[in-house]
Amino acid sequence: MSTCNQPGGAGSPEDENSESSAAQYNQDLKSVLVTSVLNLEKLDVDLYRGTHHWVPRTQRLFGGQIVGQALVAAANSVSDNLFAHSLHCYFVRAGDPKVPVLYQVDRTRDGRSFTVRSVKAIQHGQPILICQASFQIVQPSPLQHQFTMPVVPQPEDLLTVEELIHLYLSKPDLAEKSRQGLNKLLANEVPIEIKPVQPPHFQRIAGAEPKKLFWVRARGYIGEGNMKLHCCVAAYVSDFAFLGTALLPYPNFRAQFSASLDHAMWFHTIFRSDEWMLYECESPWAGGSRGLVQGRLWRRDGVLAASCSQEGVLRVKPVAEPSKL
Ligand SMILES: CC(C)(COP(=O)(O)OP(=O)(O)OC[C@H]1O[C@@H](n2cnc3c(N)ncnc32)[C@H](O)[C@@H]1OP(=O)(O)O)[C@@H](O)C(=O)NCCC(=O)NCCSC(=O)CCCC(=O)O
Repeated sequence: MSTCNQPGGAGSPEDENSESSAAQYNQDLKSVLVTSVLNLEKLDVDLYRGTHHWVPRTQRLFGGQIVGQALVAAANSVSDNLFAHSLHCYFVRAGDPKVPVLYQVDRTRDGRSFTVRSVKAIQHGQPILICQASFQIVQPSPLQHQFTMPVVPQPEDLLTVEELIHLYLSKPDLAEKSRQGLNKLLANEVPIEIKPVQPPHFQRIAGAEPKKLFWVRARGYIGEGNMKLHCCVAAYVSDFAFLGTALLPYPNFRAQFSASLDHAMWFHTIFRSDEWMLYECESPWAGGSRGLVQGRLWRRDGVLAASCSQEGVLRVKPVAEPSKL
């Protein structure tokens, strides 16, 4: 652990070391997360409708999308001088990709420093997610410490998941089944860019520690200045590939049924979700058909931006041995 010269929290002046130069982005390519996914339609006071962009192969709604949209709805009901510092959610039913999701906000409490909102995400008249989010005005503190960011290669020296897949696809001895699987992955239109620190073995053969590190950012341009929005995007991003960390030690099993049960997040300081952040994920425990994962989102200048925790149901079955005949 190290003490660090953290900025004064959400809302403090933009970070000087940030990649904020708009020249790095094509500003025409606005992130679809902002133009579509997190752009909720207001139906009435504290009532919103959200639509879907990317739906996972499981054909249940992506948890990060529901959490991100719930946080947008909550944030819309608080004043501009309040910033999300934490959220706690339960996924109580699978989200149906065929219909939109309604978000109903309850203004639980407006305090002097802290304000709490409860959001229910509803489909077919029933909750699919319950979420509590807490907001705070900017308050300085002499207490400032954080862990130290792991030392890893910079994103410029690493390949994206898509580039890695193309590399694997170019291997002449690739089995047809693997080729099909990789092509399916390529067809995914995930609005997030990922650069794994240790390139994944798309066909895992050995068990690994339940830890992974990858650089991640929203695809497209968002721009600086809207910290509320960056928190909502980070909520979306933070659920991606998170629970899979708990499966890393078990190459001989594959998930038959996996879904996140809950998701919690703490936002520590300002950051930009359209700039590379290091996602450090680890799973300290699995048992009882569940797995616990914890994550830290680091700004590339080493500042801890957010922390996450999630428990998921993990029902696995042994990978079929190749026939010896
Ligand atoms: C978690 C559950 C399923 C719990 O509901 P439940 O009625 O208690 O369901 P369940 O009994 O656990 O059944 C679920 C499923 O597990 C099966 N099952 C049940 N018991 C066993 C067993 N002993 N052996 C083997 N299988 C078992 C059941 O038959 C169910 O399977 P089925 O759905 O029928 O195919 C529900 O609350 C729910 O669906 N919540 C929403 C979860 C969710 O949608 N989370 C967000 C999406 S997941 C995500 O986004 C992860 C990230 C994806 C990524 O990284 O790519």
